[in-house]
Amino acid sequence: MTSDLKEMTGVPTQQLNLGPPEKQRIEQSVLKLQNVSIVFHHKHHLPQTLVHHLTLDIRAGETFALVGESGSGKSITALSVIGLLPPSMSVGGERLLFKETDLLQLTEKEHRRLRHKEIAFVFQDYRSSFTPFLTIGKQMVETIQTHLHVKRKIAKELALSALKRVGLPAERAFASYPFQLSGGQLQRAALATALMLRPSLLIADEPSTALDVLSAQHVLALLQKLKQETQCAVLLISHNLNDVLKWADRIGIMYGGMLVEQGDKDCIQHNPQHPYTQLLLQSKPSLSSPPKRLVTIPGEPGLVADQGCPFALRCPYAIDQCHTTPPVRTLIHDHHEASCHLFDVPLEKSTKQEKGLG
Ligand SMILES: Nc1ncnc2c1ncn2[C@@H]1O[C@H](COP(=O)(O)OP(=O)(O)OP(=O)(O)O)[C@@H](O)[C@H]1O
Repeated sequence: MTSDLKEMTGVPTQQLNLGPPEKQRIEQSVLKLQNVSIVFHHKHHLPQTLVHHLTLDIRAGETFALVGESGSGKSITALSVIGLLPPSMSVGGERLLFKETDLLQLTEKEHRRLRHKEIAFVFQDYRSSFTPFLTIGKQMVETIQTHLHVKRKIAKELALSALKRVGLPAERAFASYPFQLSGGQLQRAALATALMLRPSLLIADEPSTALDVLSAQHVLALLQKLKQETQCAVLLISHNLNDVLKWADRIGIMYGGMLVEQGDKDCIQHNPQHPYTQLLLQSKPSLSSPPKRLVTIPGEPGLVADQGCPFALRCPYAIDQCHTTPPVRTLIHDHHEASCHLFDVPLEKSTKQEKGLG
């Protein structure tokens, strides 16, 4: 994309301010959350903390997936990063850093400047990515011209090139109204729009959930390809552990507003530590032979304890402490940590193994 832009505009990439060159981007921390909490301010009740002390770090070129059941706080975490939380919610904590910028200190106007250009996003509801009564092309050109000082002709070239890159018939998609494209095509156009300005961070909130299985896999594969080309960081939000295991580099598991475990994909898949992660993996269908019995997670989905560990009411291994005191983060080894009281209990190794905890 960078070279396309340079060719089209004749302006050196640095002057278009499209971010640092590829090599510098790798291994750079792009998004860092440290003890970030999100609070909902009820009109007539006490404030309610929806996300508790979230700490994570996403680097350039990697896909970090947040996975958890409905209501666990994935989407509002994403909205806090792009500054689009509803007015009834507030975000606070030690740090919410996008590269060197502290997002907690930004005004709405400063946030708006970052959105699309530096932090792009695609949502589950692909129809809401575009205004229904304007053509895709017009909307893409407007977005480009809001952030880059280029003429319409050049903006159009850039939009067409982005549409081509996601495998769409560029001229036709450019001239189409959103309702004239299929769901899969529209989500591709949304990805093209999100990535055409080479953002450093892409937030993809359930980008494939509303699509049929085949289109969903195409969109996720495309997301992977575009990430590799642009070396942007991706925050992928999903409730589908299968997708996450296939496409993510690192995974964070959320339950009841708390990040209960995070680590490299292999650690999460082969050495899960938190009982919720273990149950999630055991409840995942697989094509193994002979077929394994699926495990169901006890209790009602969305049942969150008011105090202590949010998973305590559904956890088969809960001890007294789990019902009274929030667990603290425990480092298991490099890049792998979990929050669970069972790590502090001096159980016999054999008992821990029996419980699948060691
Ligand atoms: N606009 C809102 N007003 C009040 N509460 C909200 C609002 N949006 C979300 N919540 C609450 O915040 C919590 C986290 O919701 P969030 O949408 O982030 O969950 P999620 O993990 O993304 O789930 P889903 O996959 O269903 O979107 C839930 O308890 C939800 O009810």
